[in-house]
Formats: sequence, C-alpha cells, structure tokens
Amino acid sequence: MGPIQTVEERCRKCYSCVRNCPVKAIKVKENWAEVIHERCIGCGKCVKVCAQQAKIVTESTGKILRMLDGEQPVVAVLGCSFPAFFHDIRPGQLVSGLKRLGFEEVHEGSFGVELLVDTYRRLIDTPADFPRITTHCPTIVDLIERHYPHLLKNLMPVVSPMVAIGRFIKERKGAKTKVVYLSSCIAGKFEIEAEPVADAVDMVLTYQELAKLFRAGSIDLPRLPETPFDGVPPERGRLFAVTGGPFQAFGIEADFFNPDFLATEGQENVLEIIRDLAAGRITPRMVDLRFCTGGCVGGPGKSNRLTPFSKRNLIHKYYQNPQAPYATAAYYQAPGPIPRLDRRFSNKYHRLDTPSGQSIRQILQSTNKFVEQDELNCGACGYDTCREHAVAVYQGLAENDMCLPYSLKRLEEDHVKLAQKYELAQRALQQEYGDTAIIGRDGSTLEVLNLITQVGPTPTTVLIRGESGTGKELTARAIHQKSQRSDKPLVSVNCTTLTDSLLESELFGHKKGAFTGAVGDKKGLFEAANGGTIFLDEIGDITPKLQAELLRVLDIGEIKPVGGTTPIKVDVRLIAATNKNLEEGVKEGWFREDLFYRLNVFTITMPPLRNRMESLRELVHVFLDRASKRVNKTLVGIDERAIASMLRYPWPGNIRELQNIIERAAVLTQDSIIRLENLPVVFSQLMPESADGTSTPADNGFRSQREKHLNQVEKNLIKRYLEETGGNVSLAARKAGIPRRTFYRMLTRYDLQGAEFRGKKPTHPTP
Ligand SMILES: Nc1ncnc2c1ncn2[C@@H]1O[C@H](COP(=O)(O)OP(=O)(O)OP(=O)(O)O)[C@@H](O)[C@H]1O
Repeated sequence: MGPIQTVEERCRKCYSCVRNCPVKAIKVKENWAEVIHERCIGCGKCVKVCAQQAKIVTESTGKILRMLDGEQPVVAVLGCSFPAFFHDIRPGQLVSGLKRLGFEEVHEGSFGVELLVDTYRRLIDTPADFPRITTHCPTIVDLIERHYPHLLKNLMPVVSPMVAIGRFIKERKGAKTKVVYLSSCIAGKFEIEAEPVADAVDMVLTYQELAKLFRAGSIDLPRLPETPFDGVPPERGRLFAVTGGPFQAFGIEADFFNPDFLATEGQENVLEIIRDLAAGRITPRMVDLRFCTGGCVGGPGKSNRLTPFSKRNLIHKYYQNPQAPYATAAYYQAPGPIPRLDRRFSNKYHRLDTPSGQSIRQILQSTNKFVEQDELNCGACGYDTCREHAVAVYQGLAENDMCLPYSLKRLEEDHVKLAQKYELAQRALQQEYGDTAIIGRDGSTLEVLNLITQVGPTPTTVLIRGESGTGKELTARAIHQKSQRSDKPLVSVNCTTLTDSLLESELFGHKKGAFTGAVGDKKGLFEAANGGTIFLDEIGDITPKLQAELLRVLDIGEIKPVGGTTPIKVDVRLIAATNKNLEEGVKEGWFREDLFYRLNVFTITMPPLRNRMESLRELVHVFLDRASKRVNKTLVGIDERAIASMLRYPWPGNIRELQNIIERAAVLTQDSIIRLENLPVVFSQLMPESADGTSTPADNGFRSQREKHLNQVEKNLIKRYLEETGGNVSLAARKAGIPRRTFYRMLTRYDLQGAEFRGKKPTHPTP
C-alpha cells in the first residue's frame, strides 16, 4: 500500500488526477480512479487537485500516538522548510508544542544537510563523464528509479539530509531511538520504506498531520513559552529548502554564466531537464532538482495560502535571524563517527506493453475516430492526445468511456434507443390497458361507477369481488386513477402466477443470500408501489404465511424483505380482488379472519355479464371499434342475428369472453360486418330455426328492416371508396382493407361498377 490512497466513494471520475499526474500513475476503473503505486512518485499532485478529496495521504497520526506512548524515546526532526509553514509562531514555541505531544527531543533537519557537505564536495570534485543529479528530493529519486532508469548512474550515490540526520541521531542517542521526520513532503513517506535507507527514520509525518495532532491535543502553539532545540544548530543548511539552497549549503559557486551547475524546481522544468539529460542535449557537472515548485517549501503536505516566493522569503529571514534557542545535548556535541552517507539506487521501472500501430488504430476506431480529423485531442479524458489515451486503454490504465465526445455520442444514441423503446412500451401498454373506460349504462354498472367515485379519493382498502372477466382489474385501475396517488405507480400482482416463496420475495423483496440464487438485494413490489397503489388479484389464493405478512403491512405499514431483519416503512394503498368465497375460507380456516375484516372495509361486487345484458350492445360496439384498430380492418357494424344470439348466451367468461369473441370475429369476417357465422358455432345453435329465415312476421319485419339498413350503409361506403379512387376498384378494395375478390362480390351484390365513378368527386371522405 502506497502513501496515496483513494476514497472510492468520493471519486467522481472527473479525471483531474489523470490530467495532473506527471507520470500517468492513475488507473481508471469502472467506478473510481486509483493510484498505481509502482508508478507513483509521491509528488502529491493528485491530492492537491482532487476537488472531492478522494485522494488522500495515508494517515500516520494513530501510529505516531502509539509510538509516543511506547517505551522508546521518540525524537522529532523538523524539515528544513518548517519556517515557511509555521511562520506565525516562534521556533521555540513549536519545540514546546512537540514536547507536549511527547517528543523527547526536537532537531532541525537542516543539520542533516551539513552532515553531507564533505561527501558532496568530494563527489563534485571527482571528475565524471556524466552529469550528476542531486538525490535529496525523494520524488526526483523515484522519478528516475521508476521512469528514467537509464539515468540511474547520474544519481549522486548519497543519502538525503533526512536519512543523514536520522542515522546521526540513532548513532548518538542510541539505536533504539525512534526518529520522526516532520515535513511538507509526501514522498518522504516513500523514501523511508526504500530498503537501502530503511534503518534511518521511523516515520514521516506531514505538517498537516502534525497540525491535526496539535488540534487533537488542544495545544495552542502561540500561547506556549519557548523551549530550546536539542540537536546541533545548523548554518547554511537552513537555506536548503529553497532553490539554489543546496549550492549555498555545499559551497558551490553557481551563477548564470556557469553551465556546470544547474538548479531548478517545479514539475515542468524538472521534466524538461531530465529529458534533456537523457537525450544528452545538456552536459552540466551537477544538476540540483526539486520536483515541487519553489523547492521543499512548495511541498503538498500542508496547505497555506502563501506563494513559493513569500515562503522563500521566510526561509531567508530565518537563515539571517534564526532566533531559535538551542540547548544541544552533550552526546551530540562530542566528536564522534559520521554515519554512513552513501546510497545505492535500483531500477524500479515497471514496463507496460507498447501497442502496435494496428492496436492503437483499433482502439481509436472503437471510440469513433476513423480519420485524423476525428482526433479532437480535447484532453477531457486526462490525456493530452487521443493517441496517448488509446495507448493507456491498451495498457489497461484507461477506459474508452473516458473519451467525452464518444461518451456524449453514446449517450445520444442511448437516449434515442430508450426513447424508441419507451414509445413502443407505451404503445404496448396502451394496447393492453389503454382503454380504462368502464362501459355500460345498466343499473349494476352505474352502481359500480358510483362506488368507484366515492372510494377512489379516499385511502381506504378496497376488496373487489366477482367472477373472472367481470372487470375487477379495470375497476382497480379506475379507483387508482380517481385517487390522489394517480401520479404514482399502480402495481398489479396476480397472486396465483407465482409459487409461495417466489411471491413472498416478489412482494417484499429479499436480501442477498436469503435463498439459493439471491445473488444481491432485491426490492419488492410493495417498495416499487411506494406512494401509489398495489392491486393484489386472486388474494384468496395466498398462503397463511403471506396472509400474516400482509396483515402486518396493513396494520403498521411495514414490510420485511425475505432474509432481512430490518423492517422497511411503505406507504401503499391496497386494492385486492378475488372470485373466491372468503367468508367460507374463514369458516374453513384457509383464510385469516383478521385479514378478511381488514380487507372487507369497502367491497365492490362486480355483476356478471349475464346480469347486465342491457349493456351488451354498447359493449359490443365499443369492442368492435377496438378490434377494428387492433386487427387493422374497417368494421362498420354487426349483424342483428349475431346480437340476438349473444343476448341468449350465458357468458361464463363475462366481459373478457365477449371482448375476445368480437376480436375473433373481426379477424374472421370477409367484409366490414360481423355476422352470426363469424361467431363460434354455439351462437348459431342458440338461434331458433325461424331466426334463420322463417321467423314470425313481426321478427321478420324488424330483421328485414335492419338488413336493408345495413345493406344501405355498406353500399354507401363502397360508393365512397369508389368515388375517392376515381372508380379504381383494386385501389378502393385496398383502401377499404377488403380482399379484391370480396370487393368485386359486393359490387355485383349492389349492382355497382367502377366505371360509373370515373371523374366523380367524393362527397364525403370515408371514415
Ligand atoms: N365494463 C367494462 N367496460 C369495458 N371493458 C371491460 C369492462 N369490464 C371488463 N372489461 C374488459 O374485460 C377484460 C377483463 O377485465 P378484467 O381483467 O378487469 O377482469 P377481472 O375480473 O379482473 O378478470 P380476472 O378475475 O380473470 O382477473 C379487460 O380487457 C377489460 O378491459
């Protein structure tokens, strides 16, 4: 685990970390962008730029408190940049604060610089045929070890001042002493883990973490008295934190005209110099590099509003007038051995596969980039060019979706697809349930309509009873539409179509692992209907266990998912329907009495069709119209004999059966009229012999009147089609949706000829 972590749930995939990471050490996953530790150089850019604070530095505050509580003495070393970060208090007050936290001694890290002076001087004076790169900035060391390994030999084989002072303290005070380095530098946390220097410093804390410790311990630094430092007072080492500081400290005379010594800082300058060095374009003797803008004072570990220039100023001031009291312990004053200061570096380069031109092309094409002009190089993905992004996709660091123009295009396409699907679903729904009007003017239908109007707007539970096909579901829909919940969902469940256990999980949902196959949490239909209405059809068929659960919902408005322990509040109106005799169920024990009474608050009983025959004609005509649309035929009427037979039929399947029979007849009829022959045979059998032609004179008179009337309607219609098509019989038949041969038969029957209509204007358009 590296020092920079991602708080996954905070990451919003804005790619700002990808964009700002100088070494592209960020991998974008499906839901968040994470740091690839093998590539990370600890510069902290991602931490700084993440507006969501999804990138954080691994906290060591808990660990330090445990260390301070331990047996071993713990020594604090303040990094050379501290005067730029704790400028509003005196150094001695900072020492007091640290001692209050429990540190036994406090040192200035700049003394570590001075420990290195001789080694540096020796190396500088030793001729080398390659430029030397200073190694005190851990980010620079990581950059070269992990990304420019061919420059490894250029790294000066010397430890950093932090390691030098760490070893010095341990040597003088005792090997068991714990050394904690306090700094603005996140990469220091990386450095102390590196095997060649792992013995020197036990922990690195950022100034930000330190500030947190002071806050947690209610240590108010400005109110504290001053306490002297315990280490050795440094001199020019105090300039080390700013650009050029190391040259001052090591006595190197670098000036503008001397190309032998170069010093620079900041990501861009550093990367440019490294590339120049790698390409051999410049050959100085020594290069001092610091990754952060302004040098160590630009480190990311503590935010404050000062610019690198004002921080530099604070370092200068402190150097000129330190005002830092010192009470150096005797064991640091005595001459003693200088700690080991040499260091080796290793190749940590993590090679990523390089894609072929063909692979890059394929990836570009998969994000709609077929020609060069398609490569917008907009940078929204975090990579400067589309090709760099394609390479990252190949290497598994990035995803196609990161491309903004591509994602927008996909969204647009998805939007169109969804809109089409929505429209289709709407149409299907309309066909299935579109006609919610309750047809009928007979006394019992009017009574049902009246009850719907009364109960609709109330929250009352409704029980709808009646035979199958009498319109129980239609009534439930009408109640929902009349309620204040009409803009919320109406969820219909047929309780007989699912097994008991499935029905339970369907209604109340389930928790992951509740049963085999429950691979994740699933919401139930009660939750889906929250705020709206649930219609439980065939409620008489549910098991006693479900009856008990249902009672609980009705009583306390809570459901419990299968396998769950926490109840969930729901606000759902219940409408139930049954064609069973629930009273009998109560008596026989298969239906709970308490549930029966909870359901039976307001009951609507649907009359069977045989008891509302006055409405049959109306129903027939409405269903004829609907069937016309569904089967795409123009149907103008129904033969009176067919109606007469229907009036004699008992309709066991009720209105649903009537609807189906009309639709079937609409399919079967050869012309625009439904006749007795188009109905199932049982209807012909219901007609008395005389009805087929030899009926009573009264009947006969009525029937022939009606037949005449219908024939006249049919003839007029045919004439209109012919007028519209200028006498073109084939076209007229097509417009009428009638087979040509049938149309011709009709012409003969009505003694009409296409030629009569040539050149005639239509009087009325056909319906
Ligand atoms: N009064 C009516 N007016 C118009 N259509 C009706 C009427 N009654 C029923 N229907 C239609 O008849 C069909 C059956 O109605 P519905 O499904 O509501 O009956 P049901 O009593 O719930 O049947 P089941 O008990 O079998 O579930 C539906 O297509 C419905 O639109």
